[in-house]
Amino acid sequence: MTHSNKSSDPSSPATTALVIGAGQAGGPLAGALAKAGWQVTLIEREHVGGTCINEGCTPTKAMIASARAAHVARTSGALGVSAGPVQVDLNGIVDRVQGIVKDFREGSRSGVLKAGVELLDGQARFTGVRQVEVTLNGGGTRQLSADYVFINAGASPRWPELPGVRDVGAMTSRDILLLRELPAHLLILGGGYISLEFAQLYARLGSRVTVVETGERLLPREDEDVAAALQTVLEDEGVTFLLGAEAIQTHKKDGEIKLDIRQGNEPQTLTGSHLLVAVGRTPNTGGLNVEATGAKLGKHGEIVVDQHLRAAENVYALGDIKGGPAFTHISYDDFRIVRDALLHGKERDFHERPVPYTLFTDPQLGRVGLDRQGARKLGRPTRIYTLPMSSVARAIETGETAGLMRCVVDDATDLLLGATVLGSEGGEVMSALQLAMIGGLSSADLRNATLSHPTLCESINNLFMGKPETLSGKEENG
Ligand SMILES: Cc1cc2nc3c(=O)[nH]c(=O)nc-3n(C[C@H](O)[C@H](O)[C@H](O)COP(=O)(O)OP(=O)(O)OC[C@H]3O[C@@H](n4cnc5c(N)ncnc54)[C@H](O)[C@@H]3O)c2cc1C
Ligand SMILES: NC(=O)c1ccc[n+]([C@@H]2O[C@H](COP(=O)([O-])OP(=O)(O)OC[C@H]3O[C@@H](n4cnc5c(N)ncnc54)[C@H](O)[C@@H]3O)[C@@H](O)[C@H]2O)c1
Repeated sequence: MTHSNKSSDPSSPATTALVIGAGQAGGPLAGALAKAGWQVTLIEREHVGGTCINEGCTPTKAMIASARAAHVARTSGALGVSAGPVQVDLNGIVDRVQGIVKDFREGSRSGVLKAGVELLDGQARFTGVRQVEVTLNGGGTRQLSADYVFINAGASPRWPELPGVRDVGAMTSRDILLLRELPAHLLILGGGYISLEFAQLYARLGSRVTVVETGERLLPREDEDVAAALQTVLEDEGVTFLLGAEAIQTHKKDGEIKLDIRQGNEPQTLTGSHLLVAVGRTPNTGGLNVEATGAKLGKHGEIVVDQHLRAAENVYALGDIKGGPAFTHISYDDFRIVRDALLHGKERDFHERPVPYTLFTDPQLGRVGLDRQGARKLGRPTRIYTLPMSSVARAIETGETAGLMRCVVDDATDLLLGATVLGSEGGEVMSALQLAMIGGLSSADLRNATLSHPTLCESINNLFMGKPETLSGKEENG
């Protein structure tokens, strides 16, 4: 199904569109449609730019840079440089981070306005098929309807069902970014992406950190040795992990947070100064009433879409609100899919795209495609190449030898099926391998490529020079 832009015919009125949520898809899509002559209204209840810019990727990665500076100063003795006692100014860090957020936010806002989009500051709710009521932040309501509606309303931190959690002043990933006192002891519920980035960050800034995770191991989607290696690094930096642990209740006593947990059959009470909840995120469909426009919700509250991101006739859902991998580049690619279908008549099935991601711990964990556990389920002969970072010349030179590079190769075609890089700049090295996948390079091409010395990527040569582990493709059955 393709669509034409009615506005290309000057005698017909412009196609109208409502975009709900100015996240990583909504803002760019509103701008692209407006530039193509559509009449576009973008409704945003808080800040243009959404989670990524305001309370996600941008502030966390800016803050991680400060934590790394503290770590490098503290550990520089190993490189023969003494930096003296490290002082952390959390106020200064938060001010710098929020300054970057403000610049990005203002840039995003002026971008959509310059594109000719009507921007409404308010909260949208469906009242009928492609009909929306907007409760304006400045007071009053507006009733709107359009030829097309695009929903990019994102997700919010999920609160665990833990008695007392709201009363003890627990923080979400939003709140902790504005904290101006360094926690003496930060308790974190959940051991996923958000938890691990904040755990290392605060340990490096000087807090004691304890992570309580229900799973028996960290990062179950990752290869076991990779998750274990990362856990060891974080433990060496002072983070305590309580795995297979269930939080029972929490309360405050003498100004401190008491968290009762059970690990195995062992009950214990943790005492902390602050509690961060990082147990996943929930799609923002709660008050949206999407059923009124003919869309359906899945069992986690996500909007159900077809392979082209359509939720109902001329209604699309993009980004985190549709469930699945929740990353900025995925939401942005959803924008490309919808733009190309509507403006250029080119349809693409979103299930077919790769889903790369990077966990911004130090070392970073960059991942794309199959890892070893994925290869075991593939049912095809594969070769798995692994190179410890302790064998990477550049990593030895900089003193960052934790982790490994891993690549899964299809035995029949010699093409790359996936890459895992836990190491210094792991996201960058993984991206180099992903580009090789996109370009259809074989492991022989990469083994023999002339790469600049001594870069981390040069060791891609060495990765494919080692003896691979071979999988017959029958592992899961036998
Ligand atoms: C702490 C943290 C760190 C992260 N780090 C990374 C990272 O390093 N890399 C990465 O790729 N991803 C990261 N993510 C995930 C990433 O931020 C999201 O996947 C990304 O922002 C995509 O969001 P989105 O476009 O779906 O919607 P969002 O960016 O969440 O935008 C949705 C917008 O809709 C608005 N809205 C909601 N409901 C309504 C309504 N009814 N009416 C009007 N407006 C509404 C909201 O105010 C919001 O602005 C991180 C997330 C968090 C929380
Ligand atoms: N670098 C990045 O790309 C990045 C960084 C941060 C967040 N994100 C995105 O944000 C999403 C949400 O992150 P998240 O860390 O909140 O979720 P997550 O799904 O990654 O991890 C949540 C963890 O909490 C555990 N858990 C659930 N309930 C619990 C409970 N009651 N007690 C203890 N543990 C519990 C789960 O087992 C899981 O390990 C991620 O999935 C990711 O898509 C990405």
